[in-house]
Amino acid sequence: MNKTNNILSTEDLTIGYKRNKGNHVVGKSISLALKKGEVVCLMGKNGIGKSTLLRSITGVQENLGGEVFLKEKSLRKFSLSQIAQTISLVLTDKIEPTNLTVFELVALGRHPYTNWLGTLSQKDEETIVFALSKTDLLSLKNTKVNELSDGQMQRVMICRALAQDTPIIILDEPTAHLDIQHKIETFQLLHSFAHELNKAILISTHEIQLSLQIADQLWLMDNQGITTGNVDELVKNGEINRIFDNPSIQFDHQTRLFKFINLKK
Ligand SMILES: Nc1ncnc2c1ncn2[C@@H]1O[C@H](COP(=O)(O)OP(=O)(O)OP(=O)(O)O)[C@@H](O)[C@H]1O
Repeated sequence: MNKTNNILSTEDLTIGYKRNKGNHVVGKSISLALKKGEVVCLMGKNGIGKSTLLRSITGVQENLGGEVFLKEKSLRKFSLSQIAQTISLVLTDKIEPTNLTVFELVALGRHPYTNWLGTLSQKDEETIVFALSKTDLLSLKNTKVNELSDGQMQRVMICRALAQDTPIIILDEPTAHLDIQHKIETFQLLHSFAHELNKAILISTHEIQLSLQIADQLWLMDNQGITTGNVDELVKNGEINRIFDNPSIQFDHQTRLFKFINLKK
């Protein structure tokens, strides 16, 4: 694979978990590429391995084989601080109860750049205010994090990732707690990060209809592996059905909606 345009890529990657009696392989022979200025939506049924993949390509979890590259250099050759200056990761884990304000939590995104005391420079302050403004959180900046709703909290975590000022942002189910309006707004926001700020955005999600509207590329994960391509291509050739293993659920490429087919008729 030509890696020159890729900000992140994988080569023959095997992901999964080490166990005493043989490894639990979740995916193998995975070769993928992320580019700046693009939104990629990663989809697949529950338990197929999306979170495992995200943790594996960000160095949070050890790979069972193969290689991850940032530009043309192996991820193994990067220090933790260098990785943190390249990739922001937004996970679904609940954060520990904290007395921090929204501003202070977002400021933690500057950690890879600050000294050990966490002293903020003028550039750090400006980047935090930019992130708060872009995510429409300026009015909440002095609110205690433990007073936020789940939806507001999810926006704050996206804001922190933006404050981290990395070319890549990877998010695991960032709209899980949101109502439909906030789901749409979050997808629009992430789309603007890619298309206005030239970031590479990778989102693991179950929001199929929204993904079809905003994604530049889809990564469809099933038991056979990961199929990649642009949305129109995958819709047209029926590959989108890969995310279901139930033949009675099918994607209608004309209406771009899923329909339930009664196979007993
Ligand atoms: N810490 C772990 N140790 C061992 N196996 C794990 C661990 N976490 C997940 N798995 C297993 O790895 C497989 C993939 O899980 P993963 O959480 O990556 O799926 P997912 O696609 O993100 O699912 P969902 O859509 O439900 O969030 C599953 O079989 C799961 O049981």
